Amino acid sequence: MTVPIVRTVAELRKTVARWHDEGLRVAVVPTMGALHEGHLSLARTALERADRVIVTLFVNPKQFNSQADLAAYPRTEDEDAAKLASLGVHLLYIPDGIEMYPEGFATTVAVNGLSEGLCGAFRPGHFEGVATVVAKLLLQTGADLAFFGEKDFQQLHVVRRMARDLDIPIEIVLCPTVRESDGLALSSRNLRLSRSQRQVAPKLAAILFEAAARIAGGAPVDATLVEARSAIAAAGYARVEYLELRAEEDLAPLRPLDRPGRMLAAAWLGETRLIDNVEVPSGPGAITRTAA
Ligand SMILES: Nc1ncnc2c1ncn2[C@@H]1O[C@H](COP(=O)(O)OP(=O)(O)OP(=O)(O)O)[C@@H](O)[C@H]1O
Ligand SMILES: CC(C)(CO)[C@@H](O)C(=O)[O-]
Ligand code: BAL
Repeated sequence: MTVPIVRTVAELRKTVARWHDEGLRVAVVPTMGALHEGHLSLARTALERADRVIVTLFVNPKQFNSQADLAAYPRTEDEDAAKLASLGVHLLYIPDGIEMYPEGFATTVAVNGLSEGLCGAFRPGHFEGVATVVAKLLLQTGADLAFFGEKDFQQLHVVRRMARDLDIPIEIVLCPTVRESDGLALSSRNLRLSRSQRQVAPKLAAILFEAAARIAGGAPVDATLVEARSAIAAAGYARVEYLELRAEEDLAPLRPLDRPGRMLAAAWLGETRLIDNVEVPSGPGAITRTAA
């Protein structure tokens, strides 16, 4: 089984126009490739919700604030295409750098407020790069639905706001984080972990789930965050960039927990930066999922 691949905006538009003429609902799943079960779960959900599913593969240079990170990003196009073909995805869109950013390209999409803080504070220009490329992908595909993972929670907020502000007529759909059996959130960057780092990695999720449960149960927020931060460092993470409690709905700082929250973290294991987040329910009877 194979999946058709288009590499130009013109070919992509022609295919989508034909589908729309036939009255079909079209979904897009933007990715940077090196596909794992997290990406595939987005594609499966898209296949349930739409008649035609496009997966995009583009390692977007504009969202990398480190050349080393960009150079090390895994590229596995043939394997990716085989995985998507076996799912029944209808089209792969794989533009090259010139197709996406032709000579003279001069536009940046910036989502103020939501792009600041959390990952935005440590990856300058990252969310401008994401907002710019996702705006282009949504407009190039003309899709009716777009699927994003909860693992990149701030990104999801940035994309949702951007689509709303630019009047792009598309529904942004949020999909839950897929985890390994030991709780580690799937990420292409997990491939860079050594064997011993891989053993330490799931402790981030375990500590987040435990702290979230304690806060949901009434423990003081700031003291619990301080303890959790120390626990992440003690578990073997070299550096905790941030660990914060924010409102689920708009990412505003949340004190007290008077509406549903999210605990979000980024931390380094050697040269690899991992992110994760978990929900923090509020109100009586709030129950938090566990990592297992
Ligand atoms: N574990 C996961 N569960 C659900 N969705 C995921 C997961 N990991 C990534 N995604 C989603 O897949 C889409 C493409 O993500 P991306 O290609 O950056 O993969 P990634 O594994 O997150 O890579 P990276 O290591 O760069 O963060 C995004 O919407 C992202 O949120
Ligand atoms: C949304 C995205 C494909 C834009 O390059 C990327 O940020 C990602 O893979 O999450
Ligand atoms: N998952 C977000 C892509 C990035 O880290 O650049």
